[in-house]
Amino acid sequence: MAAPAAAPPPAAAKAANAPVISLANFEERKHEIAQQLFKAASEVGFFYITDHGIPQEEIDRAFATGINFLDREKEFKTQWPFNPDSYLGYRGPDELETVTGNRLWEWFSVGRYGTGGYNYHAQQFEGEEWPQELGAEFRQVALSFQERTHDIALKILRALWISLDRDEAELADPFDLDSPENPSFMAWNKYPALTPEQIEGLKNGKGKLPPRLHAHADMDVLTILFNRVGDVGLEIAPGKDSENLDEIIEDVGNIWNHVPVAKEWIPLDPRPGCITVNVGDGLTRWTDGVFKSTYHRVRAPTKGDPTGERYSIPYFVNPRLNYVMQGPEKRWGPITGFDILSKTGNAYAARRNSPDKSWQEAAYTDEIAELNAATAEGRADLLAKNGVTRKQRDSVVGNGNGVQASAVGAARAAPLPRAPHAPRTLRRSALAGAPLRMARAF
Ligand SMILES: O=C(O)CCC(=O)C(=O)O
Ligand SMILES: [Fe+2]
Repeated sequence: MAAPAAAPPPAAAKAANAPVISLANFEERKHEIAQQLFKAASEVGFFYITDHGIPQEEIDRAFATGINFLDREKEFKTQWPFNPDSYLGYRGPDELETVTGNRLWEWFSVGRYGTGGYNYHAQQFEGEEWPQELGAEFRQVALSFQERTHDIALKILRALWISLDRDEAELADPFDLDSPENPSFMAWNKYPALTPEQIEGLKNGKGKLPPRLHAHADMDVLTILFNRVGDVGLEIAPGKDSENLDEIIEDVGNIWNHVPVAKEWIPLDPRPGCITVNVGDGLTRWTDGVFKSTYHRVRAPTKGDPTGERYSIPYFVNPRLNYVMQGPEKRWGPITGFDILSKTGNAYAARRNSPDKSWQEAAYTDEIAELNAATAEGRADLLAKNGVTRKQRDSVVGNGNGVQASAVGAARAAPLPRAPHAPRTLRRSALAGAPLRMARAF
């Protein structure tokens, strides 16, 4: 008879092990920084950066600027609707709820060209669209903050390249901030304050809320994330330590189709003076899997947590649209900056054929079942209202294989609603030969 399985260690016993890495005196210290970053990016996929050079007032101004947009009424915000090929624009809870049942999150993103749509036939952005109503300051702050953050990203990428014995000079072209093909962009996430009923539910232990931002992996190359001290909730699920994937992945077929949930989530709270940085799927591909794109989520507040709004600013770094990325070992096929980002690019197909699923799979587990039970009814109603059956969604998103882009595909094929974050299938039995669920969700 088989011995009973050993009880897993309690989540609290695990430390995220995300190191704090200083960028001070970068040019002199870059080889030392490279070593530290290599370890963090290959083992955890998340790390904190300090001595990054952006004064706190600038970060505060960037938050205030986005909040000034996101706290306005829906009719104002929806003038800049989300474009799934550029990933720019506003996404609100009405739209997100249709697909995920989640009303606890909204988002607005801008690139170097405002929220301008991207025309993938012409391979160019379609002009500038900034919310002029917010004044010139909005545009100026968004541009200067992106510039500052881009500098940090480039330093990190250069050091990571050094750590791989790759030529750091190789990065200047793909990450040229001023290139008309530069698709890197910043976003503001807003997680609304809890309602009085939700607060009451927390107090009496009866209200179970879904995550504010469900489990996902970013599909970009690198994400530089600004969070405010005290704003708890970000959690990561590094998967490489799991030994028995069969036991931690459950077939929970559900209409999020694919949002995985890990058994163990490790908090990654903001640290004073630090930025949180994570590897995206693009970098995993580009390094033949050396650097790990790790699942993360923003959990709902629990008893004792702040219940007000939570905001964050991710800056998603991608190479220019026509730049072709491939790892030296060619483990995955080549993809362009555009592919990585867009629903019409090739990354979706490339990911489907990926040979390696282990890293991401290991981050999956079964908590989604609870979530389903909590909201299944509401979601089913909404889907029915939109004339969407699960089968339809699957056929559009390619069996939920993953990339956020595929979710967005569902969004675009009218009358299907837009999906927010990368969908994926958890059907364990189908995993052999199944796509790598490198899927972002930004
Ligand atoms: O708000 C956070 O802390 C995380 C945001 C995030 O993961 C994302 O926007 O991709
Ligand atoms: Fe993320």
